[in-house]
Amino acid sequence: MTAFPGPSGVPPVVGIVGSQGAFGRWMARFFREQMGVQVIGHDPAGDSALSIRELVLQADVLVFSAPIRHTVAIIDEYVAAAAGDEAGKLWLDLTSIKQQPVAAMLHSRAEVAGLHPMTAPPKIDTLAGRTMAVCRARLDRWAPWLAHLLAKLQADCVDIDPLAHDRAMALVQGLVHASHMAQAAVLRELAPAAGGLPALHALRTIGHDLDLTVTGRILSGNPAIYEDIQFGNPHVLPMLERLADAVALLRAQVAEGGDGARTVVRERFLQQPAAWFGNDALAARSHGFERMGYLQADLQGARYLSVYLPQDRPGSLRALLAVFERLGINLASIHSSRTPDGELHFRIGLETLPVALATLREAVESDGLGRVVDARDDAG
Ligand SMILES: NC(=O)C1=CN([C@@H]2O[C@H](COP(=O)(O)OP(=O)(O)OC[C@H]3O[C@@H](n4cnc5c(N)ncnc54)[C@H](O)[C@@H]3O)[C@@H](O)[C@H]2O)C=CC1
Ligand SMILES: O=C(O)C(=O)Cc1ccc(O)cc1
Repeated sequence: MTAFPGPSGVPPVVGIVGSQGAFGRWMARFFREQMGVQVIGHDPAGDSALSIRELVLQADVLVFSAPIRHTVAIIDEYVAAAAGDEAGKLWLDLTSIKQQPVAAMLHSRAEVAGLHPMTAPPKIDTLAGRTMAVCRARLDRWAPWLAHLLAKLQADCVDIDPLAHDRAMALVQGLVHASHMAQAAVLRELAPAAGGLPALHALRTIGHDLDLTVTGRILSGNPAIYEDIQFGNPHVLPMLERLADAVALLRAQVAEGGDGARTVVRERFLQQPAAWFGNDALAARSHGFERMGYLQADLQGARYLSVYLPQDRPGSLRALLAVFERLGINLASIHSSRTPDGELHFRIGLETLPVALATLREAVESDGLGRVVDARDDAG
């Protein structure tokens, strides 16, 4: 692979601050394997061969991928250690908050861009299909290399200034995380008396299932990220005040209980927001909700086969489906999906099974058409 040159005409060496962390490791692999560049790094958790000063001097591009809470202090430390020798280099960061880290990087003499991938490090090699905010704070000779990096990452990039980013993120992340963390705390208190999560799941609505999916994702992630976004984004506290006011108003009206209170709730929480969303957006969201319901039903179906297709070529899915046709098996659904390890497969929901699941499995695997990654017949 010929790596894309930096402003000096040769491919840059990339340094990662936080090289042992979740995104640091993903980026290191991305830079090596997708960009073909040399990667060095520093991380108190097991990557200390280079001192901060050595890293700053050896890296043409420095990427800060450190805990949100400590990022500004770490950048300040790097600015001090670089002592002006960072002039002509490019400094980037991946922090979920942009104003303070970008401002801190601008205290250096490097060219600066802030990045924020709107996703956990994915199981695939690029950010294809994900959004990424890009704050082009001070760019000149590195602009073409950055453009190449963004093209290689394949994210849907949104140019935005750091202030607007943080304002938006207080809603896109702060509000979503806060509401679901609150739901988690309430569920923990009240759900046991209602039979626990399994009893709630048995009575699930589409909305309960969607919310629990989000809550479960948050609770299984790195707690520091969710904590730091609440505490570190300056626009989160005013948002939380509005959220608390809204819940307090709802509670007060429900406690009051009269027709006037119902009118307040209907107007403030349903009619006025609905008018503000607008009919088109509401229709699209409502349809999206229904689609999620079909998806949930399909993915929760108790009889299915998940098949990985090793031959990534036109016609391989048709060949797989021919096996089902031959065995007289009706499909209830088919979705391309990924296993928890990130392996792409087709999840095929099945109606009645005229043959044993093992027979179907064998037929799929026998001619090397597909590899069964999961199969269940819990439908009785
Ligand atoms: N994980 C995620 O879902 C996402 C993370 N990000 C951003 O990526 C950045 C890194 O996040 P993660 O990798 O998830 O966190 P992480 O906690 O897995 O990794 C952070 C790494 O920084 C290291 N570190 C701590 N102090 C350091 C120092 N003084 N110098 C160098 N390294 C130091 C830690 O030892 C750790 O290995 C954060 O700014 C976060 O906001 C952005 C989008 C999504
Ligand atoms: O878990 C996921 O998929 C997330 O969406 C996590 C996440 C955490 C922090 C970010 O700044 C962006 C994304």
